[in-house]
Amino acid sequence: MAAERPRTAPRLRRSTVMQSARVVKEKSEARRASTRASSKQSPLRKTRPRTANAVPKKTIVSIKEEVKVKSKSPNSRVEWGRINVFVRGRPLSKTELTAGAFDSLEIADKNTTFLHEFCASDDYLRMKRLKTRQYQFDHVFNMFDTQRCVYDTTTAPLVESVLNGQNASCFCYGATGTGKTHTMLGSVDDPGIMVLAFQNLFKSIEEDPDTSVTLTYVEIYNEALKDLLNPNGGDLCLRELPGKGVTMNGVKEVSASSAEEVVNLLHKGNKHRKTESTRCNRTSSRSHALLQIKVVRKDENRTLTGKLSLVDLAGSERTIANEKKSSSRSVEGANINKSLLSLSSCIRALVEGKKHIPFRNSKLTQMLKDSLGGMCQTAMIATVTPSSFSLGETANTLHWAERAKMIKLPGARTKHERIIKSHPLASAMLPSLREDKAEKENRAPVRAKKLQSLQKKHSDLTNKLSKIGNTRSSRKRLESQKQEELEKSSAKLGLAEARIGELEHEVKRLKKESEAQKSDFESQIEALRVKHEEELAVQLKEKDELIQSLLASSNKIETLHTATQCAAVCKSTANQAMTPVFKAYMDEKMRECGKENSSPITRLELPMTPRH
Ligand SMILES: Nc1ncnc2c1ncn2[C@@H]1O[C@H](COP(=O)(O)OP(=O)(O)OP(=O)(O)O)[C@@H](O)[C@H]1O
Repeated sequence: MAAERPRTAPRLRRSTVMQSARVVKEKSEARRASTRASSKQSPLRKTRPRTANAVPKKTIVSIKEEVKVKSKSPNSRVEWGRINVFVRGRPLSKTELTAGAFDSLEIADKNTTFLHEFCASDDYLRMKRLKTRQYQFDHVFNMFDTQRCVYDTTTAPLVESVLNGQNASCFCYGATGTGKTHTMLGSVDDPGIMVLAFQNLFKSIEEDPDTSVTLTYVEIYNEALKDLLNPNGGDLCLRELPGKGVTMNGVKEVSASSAEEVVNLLHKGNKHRKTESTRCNRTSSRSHALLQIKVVRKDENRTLTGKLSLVDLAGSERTIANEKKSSSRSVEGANINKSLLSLSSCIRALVEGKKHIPFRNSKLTQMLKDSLGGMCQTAMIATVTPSSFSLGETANTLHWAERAKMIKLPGARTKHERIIKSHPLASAMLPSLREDKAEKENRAPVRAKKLQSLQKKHSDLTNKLSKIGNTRSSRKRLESQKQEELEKSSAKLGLAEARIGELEHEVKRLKKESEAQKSDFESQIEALRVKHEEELAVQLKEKDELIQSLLASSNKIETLHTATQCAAVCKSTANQAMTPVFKAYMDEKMRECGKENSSPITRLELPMTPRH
């Protein structure tokens, strides 16, 4: 099909775009000029002070002190009821600051806020009538509260309820440029409730593959319902089905599996959303946007279906005299204001407990029917600017927000109720009983959730206690075992010490004995040594004597030998007659020798035997 298009088409389209862009530019310039002119002529501007010094601070301070005393429950925690109303004040914008606006919003505590009136220092008549209004809400956020803080307080409990199969809704209400889209959608760097809710949701069902998440994203523009995820799909129609509530016919339900996927879808849808530059906001939403998230979850044998509706309403804009507007802008503004007006009427009717609630007056109230009048937990965030120039709008927003807090459940009258109505006392008690019942019913899911979490905590604590008990008993057992071992080892130690004492004693005794023995041995050795030396001396003496005697004997033998030789010489040479004399002489000499030394000499065999 695309190939069959004429080649001139792109040129034509570009020229058309250029032309329309030029027209838009001219229109916006004209609008800016007219706004500038009208703001200069505005009587409001003339009466407003330009600087803080122009306002007598004394007047304001005294009023603040007077009303502060009335503050009821400071810093109380958010207790969830049927409709919880929150207020978020944004910081003063650059435009407001340069125009000389004051911060007229004072947040006294987490529940209380004051709205102070200002006037010029020379406006003496008004100065006397300056008012400070006090408002009480479930929670008031200041300009420093982060998106995460706002989400955690307002929507996180709703996400939990949706996961438990309940319906919940959160919507932002306020004048244009007060931060509804900032709170609901935010930016890429600072995501708002819609994105944070998805992140939270997907984190909660991370480990639950059976849970399915589908979403629809629609806008109500000029009382026509459009699908932002299917922009070419035409207008949608609303149907009210028994048991199902208000449904959108032909809406595209997209299933999502991750927060990133949803962010992409939201950005895609927002591109088709109607926005325009207004006096108070450069990118003002000219339509109400509704994001519905359906969560189907399996819990044991039940299938739980919960629905979370997140609504970013278009901002109401005050029409300023002499402000020129294109016819389309006027229609747009009128439709926005009409739908917001019908929202106010519904809130009023619900607060007053009227039988008929005009939900059908606008598409917006039809869509919010469940959130405001059905069995649905709702958070309403009223966004306001602290600018003293927008005092009227801020007061209006805070007034309706405070009224919404008083909404009660409208109940269809049953047969029993009709009987009760006929009894005066019962009928007198009925409203308060109904209120009580409604409150209890509203709190039931939160209480059930609390109970669940308390039961879980209880079981966790019991487990922990039993574990602690187990560890205590095992520790006791171990301690007693150790004690026993210690006692045993100390007994062993005593025995060992006694044995050591005995052994030491024995060692001492043995030492003494050995020393005595040693001294004994030493004395014996000494005695032996002395004896041995004596014996040795005797032996030496004997040997010396023997040597002496031997020497003497050898001398005698020598003498005898000499004598023998002499005798032989005598015999041979001359005197044969002398031989018997000589023999006798020799014998005598022999005898003498035998007397002097008997033993060795007797053994001696004298070689000198006479040869004759
Ligand atoms: N809490 C805040 N902190 C900082 N800036 C904020 C805050 N709230 C809003 N703003 C800024 O104020 C401007 C207007 O905000 P936003 O577009 O959200 O207003 P709006 O109420 O949605 O207006 P409209 O109804 O016209 O769409 C934006 O530039 C936004 O960044």
